[in-house]
Amino acid sequence: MNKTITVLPGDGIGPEVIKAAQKVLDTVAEKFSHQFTYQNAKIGGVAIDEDGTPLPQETIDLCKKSDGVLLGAVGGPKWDTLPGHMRPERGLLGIRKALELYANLRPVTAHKSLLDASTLKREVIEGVDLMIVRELTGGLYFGQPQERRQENDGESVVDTLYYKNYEIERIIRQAFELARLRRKKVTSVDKANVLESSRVWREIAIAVHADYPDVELEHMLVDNAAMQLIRDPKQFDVVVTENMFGDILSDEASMLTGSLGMLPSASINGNGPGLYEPIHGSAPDIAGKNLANPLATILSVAMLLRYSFLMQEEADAVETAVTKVLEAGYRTGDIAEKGQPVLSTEEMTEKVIEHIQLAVTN
Ligand SMILES: NC(=O)c1ccc[n+]([C@@H]2O[C@H](COP(=O)([O-])OP(=O)(O)OC[C@H]3O[C@@H](n4cnc5c(N)ncnc54)[C@H](O)[C@@H]3O)[C@@H](O)[C@H]2O)c1
Ligand SMILES: CC(C)[C@H](C(=O)O)[C@@H](O)C(=O)O
Ligand SMILES: [Mg+2]
Repeated sequence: MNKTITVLPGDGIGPEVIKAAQKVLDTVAEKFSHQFTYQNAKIGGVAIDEDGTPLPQETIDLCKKSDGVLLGAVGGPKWDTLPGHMRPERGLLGIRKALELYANLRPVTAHKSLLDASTLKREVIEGVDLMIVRELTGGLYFGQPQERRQENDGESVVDTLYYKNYEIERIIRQAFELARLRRKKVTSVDKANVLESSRVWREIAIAVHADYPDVELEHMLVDNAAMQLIRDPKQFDVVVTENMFGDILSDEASMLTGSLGMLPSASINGNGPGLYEPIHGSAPDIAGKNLANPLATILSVAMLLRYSFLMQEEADAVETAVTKVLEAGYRTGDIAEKGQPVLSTEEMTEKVIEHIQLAVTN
């Protein structure tokens, strides 16, 4: 099959993990006789530096004209003092909005061979397999007004948690659809004891549940959910939640897998190109050193193959290669235990590629 992929390396470790992901895609193309055409575009800090904006129109146009988008990460200290609308992160929010990617899927899988890489007890994380469904184009991130104000009695500031009811309904529906393919349980996470938006979220969850009687629905307050994720993560199957709650809970959940560098994501809406990216950021502390764990981005490639290209066998090959590499004891610094040799980003990528090649040849 011929597919066009828009590649947005971004900043910091973004270009390093994207290089790894593209090598994996090249291997998949070769082994399964596909043709992947890449079109590179700018986003984030690099786009600010070169074009004066975190999201050039050309980038949006290229993304819209492709079959899938692969993104590294944006941001870094160089741009931290810019005003909000000029920051690299605005480019990321902008492309999610421009492509209407309201459903952000963040699978959290505890690999058997990484159980001791986590600071949590083995018996707590063994078998963890949950899916965070984060609403991605609304809520606190996008509600207006969002501004600093000069008022009679002093300065003030406002962010707004705003949803149209249909935006809540479609993300909850997405969660139920996914749960049907999994263990048939949805945990809807909100702050209904305080927020009006959460009370409506809960009402809509209950109403949508009527269409999915085969799926269990439970409601959980977000502070409790944060605690339960660490206390007993195996109670969760699909977790659906507001944009910012999902952002925070997914970084927390990454610790069940051993590292932030292990969590991939897919941002989709059922139409048009999806966007695939690791959940981590540009990691300025390790950028440019060939130290970053590329597996979150490589696993995002597997999600691209599975969700946007419907290439199940190819996606399985990538995921299996990652599992085998971990089983064989290969580690980047973030997942290495004491005494284990540490591989560079490039060496880890080569190991994954070797395993894909072996599996497909055999
Ligand atoms: N999707 C994105 O583009 C995205 C996501 C989160 C943060 N950011 C941006 O990234 C910048 C840095 O943010 P931060 O430091 O809070 O978060 P971060 O995710 O960049 O890093 C947090 C910690 O995790 C480590 N880490 C992250 N990814 C890793 C990997 N693949 N391998 C090994 N270690 C890894 C980092 O070294 C750091 O210690 C900020 O500008 C932020 O806005 C971007
Ligand atoms: C960089 C930032 C805007 C982004 C978010 O909050 O969505 C990141 O933290 C993520 O999780 O993808
Ligand atoms: Mg985040």
